[in-house]
Amino acid sequence: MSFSPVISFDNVTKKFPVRKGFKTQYVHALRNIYLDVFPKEIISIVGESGSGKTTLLRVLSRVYLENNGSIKFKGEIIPKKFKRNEELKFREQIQMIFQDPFSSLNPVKRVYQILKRPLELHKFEQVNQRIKEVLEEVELTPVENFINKYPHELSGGQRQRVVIARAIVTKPSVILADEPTSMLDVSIRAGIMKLMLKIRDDLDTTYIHVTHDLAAARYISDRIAVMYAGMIMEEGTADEVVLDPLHPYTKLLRKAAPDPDKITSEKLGNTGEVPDLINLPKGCPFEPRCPFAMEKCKNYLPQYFQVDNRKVRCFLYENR
Ligand SMILES: Nc1ncnc2c1ncn2[C@@H]1O[C@H](COP(=O)(O)OP(=O)(O)OP(=O)(O)O)[C@@H](O)[C@H]1O
Repeated sequence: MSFSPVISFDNVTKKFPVRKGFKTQYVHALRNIYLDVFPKEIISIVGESGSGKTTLLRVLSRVYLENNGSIKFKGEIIPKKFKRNEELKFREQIQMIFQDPFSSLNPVKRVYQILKRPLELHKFEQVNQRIKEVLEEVELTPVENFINKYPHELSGGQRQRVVIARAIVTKPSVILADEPTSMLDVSIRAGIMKLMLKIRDDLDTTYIHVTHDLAAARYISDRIAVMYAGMIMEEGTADEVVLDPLHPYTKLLRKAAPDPDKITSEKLGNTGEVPDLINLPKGCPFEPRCPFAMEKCKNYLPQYFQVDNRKVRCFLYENR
């Protein structure tokens, strides 16, 4: 693995204004995010609903703009406003795979047209050759059986393969995958995850993968970052985080996903109250639910503490 990150979040914060009567309040969706993602790495962002996972991908892909901090792509700060042509180049390099393969494909376009569009937009040559190659890469073969199909003529798993083909057709260096298997039948999830791994090996793609499924995250990733209330609470290799969680919140997630050896697990068990992202506590956002909470957790926000190669935002690790 190279030591220059391909993506680098530096103290990124994102808040959304919400009107409450005459008052404007803020939902603190991302708080002080520091995250480096290295070439060819698969990093999973894991957390419960509302922890900020999708917002993190959307800020990176410029659907939203951060309020503070900055994000670098290949060492350059991603501008808040792109110059002409800059945006096209950026979009060619960073592609998204969404949760729902049903709504993310245009129902009136055939597979051929769906794949041709990004190639035209990014001015690729030898379009037909590239479409054939990419369908082979996602294992929709023989290609002739799929190229003229409409999305409704395909199964859920085949549609997600078309979504993946569209994402990789312009040979991006980074793919942002937002719960790419959660809407698929359990029986076909493993096939899609294996395909993502094969694409990484064949095309040297870097992935940021968002999921609430710890078992899936362990199966697919090199590293895992655990999010809670808009913050990354723990970051380490996939095996370390899942098999030996350090942060009390990761321990809770691990308990709610009892079989980390499976490729995917069903929905998380109950992990208790979700935090209020408008009225943030002064200290650690997990303090009200934490069985190990100390007095100072109420009043101070923990910074990252290094434990071997891992980073943990928890005062339990302050003096290690
Ligand atoms: N456009 C928006 N306006 C206001 N609040 C928003 C907006 N987008 C997200 N939020 C809020 O920000 C917080 C984080 O949301 P986000 O969708 O990033 O979480 P998530 O971890 O991806 O959850 P899920 O797994 O349910 O998709 C939530 O409280 C959400 O309601």
